[in-house]
Amino acid sequence: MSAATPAAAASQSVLDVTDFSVEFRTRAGIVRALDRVAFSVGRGETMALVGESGSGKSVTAYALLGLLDAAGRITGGSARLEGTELTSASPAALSAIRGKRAAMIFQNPRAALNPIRNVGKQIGDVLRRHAGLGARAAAAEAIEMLRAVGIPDPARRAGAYPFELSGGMCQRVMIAIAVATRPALLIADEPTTGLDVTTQAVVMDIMGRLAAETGMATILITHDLALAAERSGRIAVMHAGHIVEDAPTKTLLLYPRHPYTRRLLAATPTAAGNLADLRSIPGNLPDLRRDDLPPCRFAARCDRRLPACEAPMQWRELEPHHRVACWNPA
Ligand SMILES: Nc1ncnc2c1ncn2[C@@H]1O[C@H](COP(=O)(O)OP(=O)(O)OP(=O)(O)O)[C@@H](O)[C@H]1O
Repeated sequence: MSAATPAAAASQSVLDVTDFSVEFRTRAGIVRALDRVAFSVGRGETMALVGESGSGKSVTAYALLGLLDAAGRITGGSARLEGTELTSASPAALSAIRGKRAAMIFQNPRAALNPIRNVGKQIGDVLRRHAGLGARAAAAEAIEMLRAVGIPDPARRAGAYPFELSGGMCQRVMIAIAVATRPALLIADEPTTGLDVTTQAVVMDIMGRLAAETGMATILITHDLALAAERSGRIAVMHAGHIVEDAPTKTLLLYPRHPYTRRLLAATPTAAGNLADLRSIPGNLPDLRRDDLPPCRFAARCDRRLPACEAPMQWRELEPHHRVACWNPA
């Protein structure tokens, strides 16, 4: 795909990713997990990254923040966070960026929290390390953060351990830890999976409010198209390590152009649509260990395939901010 930075959000972008590629070395061969991924996220914008399981959503998040395991490496491209190049940053620089300018929340908050430290101290630790607060100020600010994420009686709850809190409360604590230093970028990887519907809405409301108040850019990684539709301003669709379409949410839902996006939407007709439940998209993701992966990794599943699809893929800007990687868009 071309190296061009997407036009969307380019003027005030917090994160610009271009031609970003990641591979894993495994005993069974090299997994080409991401291939020339490109997107931008602007100040205060929430971009949803959607796609089937295995499409590369989590690898994108981990690779951007320097959290790939030893088998993984970035093999090309650029990712600039407020102008700072992440792909060439040292481990120490990335660790500092993770605490302060970029944060991530995960699906299982209880597992991500330290089980033997109370939650107030865990928020305080971040503030002491990355915002330079003293112990007393950090403790007071931790209580304010718990209040900001809607935890009742925050002064008392600051002394609670994760096992004493519900899953929804633990996710709020994770959000408090993530946003304590007012990061420019929040990556939320399936943040509401496993929570009941009411708690999901509360957690998403909190993230939306914090983004609006602080101008934080958010990448929402989700299987849940309904959640993406409701909570994002823009959706990027991933398939087998490629972003295949990227458009403002309404445009993508009303006028999907990539054959894969259309299949995804057609296969999730209800408001409760969830990509994890999809059974009706024919074919599987290609084996990413193959040496001869085709330029379009969807071609084998695509009913609009043309001989032209054998050519290297190019981004097409269909209209401002609506891009598709397809030689024969619908
Ligand atoms: N440590 C690893 N070693 C080898 N391959 C890996 C590793 N981690 C991820 N992959 C591969 O990278 C690809 C993308 O995986 P990723 O977890 O990003 O998908 P995903 O879209 O986030 O899926 P899910 O929604 O299930 O989390 C998959 O083919 C996966 O098998």
